[in-house]
Amino acid sequence: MIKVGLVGATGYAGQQLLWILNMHKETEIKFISSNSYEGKEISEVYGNYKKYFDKKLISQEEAGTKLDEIDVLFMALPHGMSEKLAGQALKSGVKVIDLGADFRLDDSETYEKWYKVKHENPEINKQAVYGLPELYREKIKESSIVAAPGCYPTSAILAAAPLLKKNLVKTENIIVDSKSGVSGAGRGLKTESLFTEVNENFKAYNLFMHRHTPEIEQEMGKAAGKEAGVIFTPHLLPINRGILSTLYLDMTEEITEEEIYKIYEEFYKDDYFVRISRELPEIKNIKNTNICEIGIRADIKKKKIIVVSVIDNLIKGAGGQAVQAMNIMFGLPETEGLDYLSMYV
Ligand SMILES: NC(=O)C1=CN([C@@H]2O[C@H](COP(=O)(O)OP(=O)(O)OC[C@H]3O[C@@H](n4cnc5c(N)ncnc54)[C@H](OP(=O)(O)O)[C@@H]3O)[C@@H](O)[C@H]2O)C=CC1
Ligand SMILES: CC(=O)N[C@@H](CCC(=O)OP(=O)(O)O)C(=O)O
Repeated sequence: MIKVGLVGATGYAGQQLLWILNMHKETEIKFISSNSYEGKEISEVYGNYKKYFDKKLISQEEAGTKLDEIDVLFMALPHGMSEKLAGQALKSGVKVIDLGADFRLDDSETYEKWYKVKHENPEINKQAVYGLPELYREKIKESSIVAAPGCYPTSAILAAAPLLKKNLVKTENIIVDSKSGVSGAGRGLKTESLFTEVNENFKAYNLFMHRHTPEIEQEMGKAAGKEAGVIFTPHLLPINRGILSTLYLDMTEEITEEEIYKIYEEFYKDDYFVRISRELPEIKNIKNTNICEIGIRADIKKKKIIVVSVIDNLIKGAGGQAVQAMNIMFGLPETEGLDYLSMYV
């Protein structure tokens, strides 16, 4: 059994991860932590856990004293809070999987610029592997610390990678137009997340300044082997979970839609969690699953390719992807604990 600890278990990402870990056949949950519910049972915070799983929430400080009990530490904290405990865990020989943004950017200066937080120990960031299994499976296998990708970046990078790797699209101005459900904003109280603000509404936010921009640019640039410029426009959808991203790409040479489909099918042929679809993807087809579904349309005359991708932000965009990485790190089948019952309506 893999012994796991989870800090930030009471956030939206953490509670989803905990549910998956509890269903996983090869994991034993040793501790879970919270900032404001210390001493409470998880089922007192999330009623869906009643009768399925219970454990008392401990503080983050106490979690730090229990590292000798675990093989892997999952962290689902607000950004800027993972470095110290991650460092302690690594020193104790514990593997780390961080769901936040603290170790996703290769360059500490870029991280500081976008997140306004300084890496106190940049060596930890240097060790971290970007935890997108479809692109970095071999590196994840060997790593001690994995930075699980952001939810929006997961949908965008998987949608563009096959074209970027073959240099079939220009990289200067890739448009990523994304829509997310409200759970992407976390469980903390904010006026913008109130029912009355979100319900029957639809809006764009953080144009040209969303923190996921450098992450998408970094990974698209690596896939293309040259710098990538991304125009990322996120929107808030009045639904609980799910992301739909539409990418607008300029062809570098004439290529048909059928040829592009063949490239995607070949690229992802060994990736259980990526589904290439002839129909345009819809959120309801992947909700509650670890699947990223991708659909493509191309117009040779306009020299444009439009790629649409959908994920469940809390699963492929967070807890599911983190467990996929854990399975790889510990030599388990990648799908272990991640075969979901998808509910269409
Ligand atoms: N929501 C999503 O779709 C995704 C989230 N992520 C990332 O996962 C991490 C957690 O996100 P999410 O679950 O949405 O966030 P939430 O706000 O819902 O949860 C934050 C978690 O961190 C705990 N925490 C510990 N210290 C603090 C503190 N000082 N202030 C506030 N919270 C604290 C909270 O404890 P308590 O409950 O006791 O307050 C809670 O368990 C973030 O880094 C986020 O960017 C990544 C991908 C997708
Ligand atoms: C809808 C919504 O508010 N989404 C969040 C996504 C942030 C998130 O989850 O952050 P990481 O994936 O980087 O951890 C936002 O736009 O800030």
